[in-house]
Amino acid sequence: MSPKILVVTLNPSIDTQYFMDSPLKPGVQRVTRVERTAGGKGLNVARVLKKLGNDVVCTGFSGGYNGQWIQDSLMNHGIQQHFVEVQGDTRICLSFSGPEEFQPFEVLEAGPEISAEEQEKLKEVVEALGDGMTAGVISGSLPRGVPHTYYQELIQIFNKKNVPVYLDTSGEVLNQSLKAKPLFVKPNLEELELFSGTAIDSEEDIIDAAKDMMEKGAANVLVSLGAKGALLVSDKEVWKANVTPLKKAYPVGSGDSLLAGVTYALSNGKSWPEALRYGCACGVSNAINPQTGNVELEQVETLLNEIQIERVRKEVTNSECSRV
Ligand SMILES: Nc1ncnc2c1ncn2[C@@H]1O[C@H](COP(=O)(O)OP(=O)(O)OP(=O)(O)O)[C@@H](O)[C@H]1O
Ligand SMILES: O=P(O)(O)OC[C@@]1(O)O[C@H](CO)[C@@H](O)[C@@H]1O
Repeated sequence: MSPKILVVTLNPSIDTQYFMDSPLKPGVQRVTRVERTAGGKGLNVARVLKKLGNDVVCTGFSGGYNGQWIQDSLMNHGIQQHFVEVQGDTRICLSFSGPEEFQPFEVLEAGPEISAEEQEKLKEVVEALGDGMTAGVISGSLPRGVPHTYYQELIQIFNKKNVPVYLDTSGEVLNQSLKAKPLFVKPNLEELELFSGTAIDSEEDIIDAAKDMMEKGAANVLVSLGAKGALLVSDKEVWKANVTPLKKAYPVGSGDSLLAGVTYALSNGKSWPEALRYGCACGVSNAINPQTGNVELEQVETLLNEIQIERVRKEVTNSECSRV
């Protein structure tokens, strides 16, 4: 039976990507192309998981016309969904990309206010759908009104059902969520620095901060490093993935694609280093393609052969790493 994965996205968005001829500057500018996708981190994960062949169910809060647009889009991708309808309007997030020298940037709305009653309904949905799931993915920011401890409560619901949780969030929400001991946490470097409260300058620093995150409750930590690949820190081993840096990248959603690839691989019985390889292939494929949260399967297959995975032990120097 194929793995079944419940993806929780509390703060979905219509991701609107503007392609520009030149960097933004004051005054009127016109876009050359616009792409809209059902986003918010979890929905990118869900789309990639589905493309990789997993059975995926999405839940979260959905409101107004934007929420309906997202539900229609997921339906067109054949993704099952059980959203809690809310009073407020689901948000829109903008990203801008252009020529090579133009660094992409994003403008994110906070999301609607969610009432206590709506929050309770979502817990009931997770309670009801969690049974029989191979894994749960919880990803992204919280909309307004939702307490920092909310993910912690959702993880506890999954824990009671022995469903492993893959988590991607940051700041105080992450700190609180760690207390419920998720299986897997995926910070990027910026999020890891926020967690540790210091600048991170070396691989050793990354491993130390990830170990600290594990002491606070994460069973495994995957640190995504953009064009520098990713580091997977578990209690016994540390693995590093090296990717070929892209000259022109569309990185929005690459972290979500990485998380989808790892979740897919581990849910299908692959080893940690293979899961890391799979995740990075998905991250790079997303960064090659202009569409947010999209991978191309043939490209992923090719990339799997190009990504180098090496075992790193904290105690040893880099020259003592072993390749697999
Ligand atoms: N410029 C790039 N060149 C090659 N690979 C990339 C590039 N950017 C991202 N990747 C791949 O995607 C993975 C995730 O990227 P990144 O660390 O930027 O995630 P992120 O910051 O969580 O992104 P987001 O929050 O937008 O989803 C990397 O580990 C790498 O495999
Ligand atoms: O506000 P969040 O949920 O942290 O991030 C939202 C977001 O930037 O993340 C995705 C890229 O990872 C986009 O789909 C979306 O716009």
